[in-house]
Parts: sequence; structure tokens; C-alpha cells
Amino acid sequence: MEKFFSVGDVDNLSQIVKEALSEKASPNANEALGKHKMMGLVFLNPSLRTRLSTQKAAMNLGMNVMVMNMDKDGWALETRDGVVMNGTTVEHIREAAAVMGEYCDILGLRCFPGLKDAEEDYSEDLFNKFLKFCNTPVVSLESATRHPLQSLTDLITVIENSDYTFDEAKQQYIPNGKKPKVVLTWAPHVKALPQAVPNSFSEWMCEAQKQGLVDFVIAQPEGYELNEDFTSGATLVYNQEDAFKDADFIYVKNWSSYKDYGKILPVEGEWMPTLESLKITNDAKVMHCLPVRRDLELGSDILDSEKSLVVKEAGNRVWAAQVVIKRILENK
Ligand SMILES: NCCC[C@H](NC(=O)CCC(=O)O)C(=O)O
Ligand SMILES: NC(=O)OP(=O)(O)O
Repeated sequence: MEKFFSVGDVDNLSQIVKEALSEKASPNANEALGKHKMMGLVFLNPSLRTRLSTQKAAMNLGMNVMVMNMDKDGWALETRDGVVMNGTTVEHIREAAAVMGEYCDILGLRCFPGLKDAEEDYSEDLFNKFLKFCNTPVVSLESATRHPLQSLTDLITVIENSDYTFDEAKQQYIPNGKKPKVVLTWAPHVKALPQAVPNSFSEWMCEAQKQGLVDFVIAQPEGYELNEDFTSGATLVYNQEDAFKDADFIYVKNWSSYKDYGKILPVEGEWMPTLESLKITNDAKVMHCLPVRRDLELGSDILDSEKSLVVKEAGNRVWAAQVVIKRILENK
């Protein structure tokens, strides 16, 4: 593995989940792998979970870690080519990425979208330039359109909290009984948020569905349909109640409109899940990537109940990061 950017960087989802759960069972088993190696974590936006879990994962593998908050502590970065830098930007990504690559064996990068121009955000220009110029493997810590460490975590969490047997001959998890029904639902928010988390969750769950692991449904209000490149094979519905029937996992997330790019659209009806709205599910567990706005996006009655998996899910971020870093180290 030379980069970790999307579900396309993993072939067998069952295998990577099994490997992650084996890291979870023995966190320090591979601590010799990263000895004298340096992980650099570069943030252009805030983070709690990604910063701490990736740092912990790298340290479990014996690596040293440096964190750079480019948004606060770095020189203002220029990403465009062919401009005379006589304005506010101080350093070009060509030099900045290359220099960080000199210091680090693996780099992680967090770069959110601007949410102004769909074409620009969906080109993943910043992530791609960083990857090109740093000359070392790069792990996405959430980019403009995807959050793969979160989505791998979410798949680990679904499998860990369901009933599967791992078939050694097929190298596949096989559901014991009915496949879990996983529902991604849009929820309200006061700010325009990126589509990265739902896009990514959707592309991982569509692939998991193809590999026979889950049934996948997305519920969203009119106008909030995600880019179709991420939702191929998913069942799309516009009524949350229909989606929740017999669901085993409810994944709650707000996102801004893709069609009316970056906008918050008027929405009819109640979209914030509560314990009452879960009654028609199959005793569903509730997930969210966090941070979550209580009683705006998700009812605190759910968050404070045993139905919520959000803290366990955040705990699993370590094992997703650890299996990805391990695979990159093994490749080097
Ligand atoms: N890394 C996890 C999610 C990050 C981001 N959430 C946020 O920006 C929340 C901000 C707020 O609630 O004000 C998102 O939705 O993509
Ligand atoms: N879920 C997640 O990525 O959290 P942070 O933004 O705090 O890293």
C-alpha cells in the first residue's frame, strides 16, 4: 500500500477488517515494524479523534510521530501553479510537501473542501498535489470528498457488533443468518458540512454490499442526494421511517447539498433520530463519526443509551489507522 485515500486502495474488505481486529487483540505485536521510522501528521483543519488515534496507532507500531498544524503554525500555503506569489501565500505546496517528505517515512494529511466549487473540491487537487510532491506514502486524514480511516473504522464496528464467521478458505466474513441492514441517514445541522464522511461511508458500504457483508440503504431529503459515484448499488429513499424499518445499524450524519453545491436546503419533517424513531428498527445500534451536535443532529436520549456505539466506534479509529500504517510499513 503506497497511499490510503479511498476504498479502491483495499481489495478484500474482510481481510483488512480481520487484520485490524487482530491489531486490536495484540496492539504491540508489531512494534518492531516502525522502529526508527517517522510518521508526520499534517492538519489544515481541526481534529480530535484522527489526530490522537493515528498518533497512537503509529506509536503502537514503534514509530515516532510529528504533528504539524499547518492552518495555525505553518506558512500560508499556495497550491496553484503559475501564479506570482506576491500576495498573502508564503510557501508553495511543491516545496512544503517535498520538505515534509524528507523528514517522514509516512505522511497523513487532513484537508477539508472549500464547499464553494464542486469541480475544484471533487478534483481533490490539494491531496493529489501533496501526494505527488512529497515523494513518500500518504494516508488521508479526511480530504475534500472522503474520510477513509473513518469508513474503515465504521466497517470494523459493524462487523464487530454483528454475527459473522470468518471463512478461511474464502478469506471472507460470512453473516450467520440475515445480513445486517445498514442505514445512512441525513440529519439536521446549522452549518454547511462537507459530503466527505457520507460519500466515504457510502462507497465503503456499497463495496461491502458487493462483497456480501451488508445490505445498504441511504435516507435523505430531496436535494441532498450524494454524488452518484459514491452510491452505486445503494437503495436510496426519501423517507427516514421507511429506511429505519428492520434496520440493524443507523449511521447518522449531516451533509450540505451536493446538487446545490454546499448549500443548506429547506427540509420538511423531522430528521433528527430519537429513541422514539428507533422503535421500528431491529433494535438498531446508532453510529456517528463525531463530533456530534446533541439534540440538533442526534437525540441525547440515544447518545446516552446503550444503543449508541459512538464511543466504541471512535475507539476503533486506532485499529483502522494501525492496520493501514502497518500495511504501508510492510510494503516499504
Ligand atoms: N472529521 C469528522 C467530521 C468533520 C466535519 N464536521 C464538522 O466540521 C462539524 C463542525 C460543527 O459541528 O460545527 C464533517 O462533517 O466533515
Ligand atoms: N471523526 C473524526 O474524524 O473526528 P475528528 O475530526 O475529531 O478527527
